[in-house]
Amino acid sequence: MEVCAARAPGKIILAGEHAVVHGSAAVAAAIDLYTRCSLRLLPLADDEAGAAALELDLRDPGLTFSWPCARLREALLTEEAAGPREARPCSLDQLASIARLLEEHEIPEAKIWLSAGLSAFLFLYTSILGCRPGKVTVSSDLPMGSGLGSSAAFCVSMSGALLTAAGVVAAVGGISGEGTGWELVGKDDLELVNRWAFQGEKIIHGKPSGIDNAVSTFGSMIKFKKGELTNLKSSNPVKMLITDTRVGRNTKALVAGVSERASRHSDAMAAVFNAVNSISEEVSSIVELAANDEIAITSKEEKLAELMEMNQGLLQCMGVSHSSIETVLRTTLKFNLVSKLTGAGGGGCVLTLIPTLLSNLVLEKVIAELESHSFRCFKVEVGGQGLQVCQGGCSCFNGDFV
Ligand SMILES: Nc1ncnc2c1ncn2[C@@H]1O[C@H](COP(=O)(O)OP(=O)(O)OP(=O)(O)O)[C@@H](O)[C@H]1O
Ligand SMILES: C[C@@](O)(CCO)CC(=O)[O-]
Ligand SMILES: [Mg+2]
Repeated sequence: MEVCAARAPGKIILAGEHAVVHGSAAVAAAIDLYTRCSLRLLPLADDEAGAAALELDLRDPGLTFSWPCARLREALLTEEAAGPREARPCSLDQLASIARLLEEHEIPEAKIWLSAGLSAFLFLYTSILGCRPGKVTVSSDLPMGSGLGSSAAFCVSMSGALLTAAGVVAAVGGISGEGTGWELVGKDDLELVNRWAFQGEKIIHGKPSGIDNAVSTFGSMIKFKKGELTNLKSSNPVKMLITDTRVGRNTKALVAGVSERASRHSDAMAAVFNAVNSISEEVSSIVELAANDEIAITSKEEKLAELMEMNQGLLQCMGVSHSSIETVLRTTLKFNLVSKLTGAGGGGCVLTLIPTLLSNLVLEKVIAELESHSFRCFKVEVGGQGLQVCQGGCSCFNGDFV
């Protein structure tokens, strides 16, 4: 039985969400919260006997799904599969067949938002591996639908595991110091994973810019504009506190709402997107500035804070703020800290810039006050690794995740 696993990080967007969908630059960074996906390919003999199935175990919502391979073949493999080496979009016919397959499962009404992820899963699995029997398990540190790129981390880790199982993506070496067995992937393989993950994101988001899957695949801190990615080298890592307002929202609907506003007020919104572009360009130059002394670091942080504040104002213009986000802004401002929403907004997560000189005592007070509103705070490392994989027999996977 072949076993492999992949993990992909979530992300924060420092500047430029939404405007990036309309061609502006944006700046994003990977965070050390991961989605892990493991895959066990089951013997083909079961398939010949007609007993084979594709199973999916989603640990976080605590749901499992199973599709007989014969049923998948009948419903989905009408088109000639082009193989895993070339990422291709999900056709409207394929999407409709996937929707019919999902209707055969009773997804609880309270978890109906999962159908987008399930559709992306069925598309990626059957496109990359065909209708082979297998068992896929997914677990995540990321809150789902909160702006930290859970959909992208899901599609990237899934594509990474499936392409590794298909034998077209391979590990190139260990990650020093971690000792967990996760290994890095070469540049060309990452490009392929990213292209497949983007096709999965399109099913979940409708019209993604591609920034979330790119930063989850390649890691680090990046500037992203019209599909072009620039790696940003930062000598002083930016420290951010993330607050999850726990207000659920859906990126697809928020992105569509901004596009509708842009078609109603095209000149005004073009000016907003243009202003965001300038902010992102400035943020990317500031994070790359080498700062060697306390004064230089403080002035760098002040500039970053001002740009974040300006970006938040423009996100309000786009109509994607929310009363819960405004509560986080007011709470952190009491401590002279600047915050902005991150990801699609409408609830979800908010970033607060943590200046290097802020004492732990004050930080703990900020967190306590935010948590008194029933928000949840995360302290994260910013700008780490992207996709990592683990091939059969490693310590990352032994029926469960480490
Ligand atoms: N671990 C997971 N298991 C199953 N489905 C998932 C998982 N993570 C994400 N999804 C799918 O992605 C959807 C959330 O995607 P959405 O783009 O709305 O939010 P996000 O990616 O967390 O935030 P943002 O796009 O603003 O960064 C979920 O509703 C679900 O369909
Ligand atoms: C809102 C958005 O800009 C970022 C979501 O993390 C959507 C996208 O770029 O695909
Ligand atoms: Mg998303």
